[in-house]
Amino acid sequence: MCSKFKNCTIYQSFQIVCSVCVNKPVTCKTLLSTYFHGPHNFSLTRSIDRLHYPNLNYGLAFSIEDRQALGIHGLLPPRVLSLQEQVEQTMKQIRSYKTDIEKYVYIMELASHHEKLFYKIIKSYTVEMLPLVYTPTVGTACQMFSHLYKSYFKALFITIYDKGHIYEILKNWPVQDVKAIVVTDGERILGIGDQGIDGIGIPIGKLFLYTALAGIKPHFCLPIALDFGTNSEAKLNDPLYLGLRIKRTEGKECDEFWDEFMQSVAERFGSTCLIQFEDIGNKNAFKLLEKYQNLYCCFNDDIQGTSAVTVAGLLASLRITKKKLIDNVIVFHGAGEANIGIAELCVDAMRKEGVCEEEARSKIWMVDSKGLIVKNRPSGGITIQKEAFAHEHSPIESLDEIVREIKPSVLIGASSTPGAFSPGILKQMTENAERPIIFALSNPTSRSECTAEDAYKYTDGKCIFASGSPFPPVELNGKKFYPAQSNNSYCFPGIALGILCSGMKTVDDEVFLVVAECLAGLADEKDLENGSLFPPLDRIIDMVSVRIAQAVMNHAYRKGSASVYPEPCDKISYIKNHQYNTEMSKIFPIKYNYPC
Ligand SMILES: O=C([O-])CC(=O)C(=O)O
Ligand SMILES: [Mg+2]
Repeated sequence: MCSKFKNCTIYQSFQIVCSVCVNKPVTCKTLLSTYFHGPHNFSLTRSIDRLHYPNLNYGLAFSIEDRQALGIHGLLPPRVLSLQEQVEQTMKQIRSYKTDIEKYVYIMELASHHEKLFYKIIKSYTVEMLPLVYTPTVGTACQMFSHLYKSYFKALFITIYDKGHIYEILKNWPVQDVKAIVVTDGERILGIGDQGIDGIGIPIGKLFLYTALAGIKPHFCLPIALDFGTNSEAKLNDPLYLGLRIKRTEGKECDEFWDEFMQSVAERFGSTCLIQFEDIGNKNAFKLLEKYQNLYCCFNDDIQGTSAVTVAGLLASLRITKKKLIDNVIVFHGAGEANIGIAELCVDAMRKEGVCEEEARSKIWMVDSKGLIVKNRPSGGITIQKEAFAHEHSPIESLDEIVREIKPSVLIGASSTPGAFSPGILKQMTENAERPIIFALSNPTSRSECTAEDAYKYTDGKCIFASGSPFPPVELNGKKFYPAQSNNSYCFPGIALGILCSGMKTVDDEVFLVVAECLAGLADEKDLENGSLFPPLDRIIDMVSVRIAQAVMNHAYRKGSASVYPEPCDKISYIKNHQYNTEMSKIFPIKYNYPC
């Protein structure tokens, strides 16, 4: 197709003639590019496409006049329903399903044929819809993905056998202007382990939130599963599993594959195409981040996104306890990506309060499956990341004893061990601090270290609580508590929006402290009083993501990592002008006023 396609004349709603290669027939490739999202770069639209392509379809909202002008009159029932009316009608249908997974399947199908309605529903019913398109339901969806699979799940799958051809496969994705990729190797999906390519539900869900919570245009987004095989016996033995039924490829071959993938993305979509690493196994997650952070535009959501939201939660808690972070002792239960990332960002936040790194680290203790991480631990198993928090102390195995002995005022769980915060531990926390901070971050809900109800109950309503997956409000002694949801979804959409709007070339660690500080300031006094450390979910799109994006942009221009110039002077307006709009645009906007 002619690269100067922009110089075109549109004759009728379905005809396009390029002024450079006049009358050249439209190629298959052009038609192919409309397959997933419909045409974006030009008006190659046949009337019937208005019903077929998810980004052009307004369903029953086409007016009678539009239907006639487009030649689709009669193809829809006669009633015209505005998008808002369709939202209400669709919500009734969603609510009529009994199980969340049935709702999920219905919603995914909706997303594949009526994009505006899908996003408008999430925008209008964020609190109800997020647990369905995201955690916890997406966890169940990943466990069942191969069994649920339908061709309307749009994503790219690249296997280890495609090594040497990754660029060609990226070229097969029919949309040209991809600006953000969420990629997983499926090895550590939420807290439910290796799901192989079935983990693709996570990149799909995360990118839905890019649009739903930050207004990043859907066609900029590309979900990818890399198939290295899987070590899940259940998947390997499942005849319906749709990924490669081989054990995970590791070592040099895997490293080379990742190198090729990163280079190919930059070549295909440009060096500012953002790559969000998601739910990658511990070993590779740290390695990839270290290797690529200064070379490509990328970040790891589980290490860095989770750290930003959790440190924001801690900083917001300090607004309640009126203390500094350094005045606290923090015990982390679980020493994987999430907790290591949070711990490192806590060190940065404490240093900003004016102490040296050594003093900051001395306030942080880590616990893994073998117990307290101490120097020269006889049971061993201390990686470089854990070593940075290993202190001189005698080894202790049980969390009960650790909480009694170390006396943390903050207890953070990201260990995927449900029930790890026992009633005894929760009670002990009230001995350690007047207002103990207890974050049970493991996802989905079934993996949470304790429930919100138990946290409030066993601390007599004294704790400041947050969880990774949502819990309903809790009533205790006549008071209602609204548990905070400390999930990276509060910040990764806004971070991505800021990165895209400034065209960041690389994403440095400081970004995440900037984001944490920004988010910590967004909850108002009433939110804090209710127990919630963050603004309500339904304020994410209009307020939280835009403010986070602004903070990221300011940082990018200060650091010289932005590539969009000139720097926009009014960043909020700039950001808003680039956001996806869930309202209908006029179909025939041009009116000729001259006399016939
Ligand atoms: O997806 C979520 O809910 C949060 C997250 O990144 C994880 O648990 O891996
Ligand atoms: Mg994750």
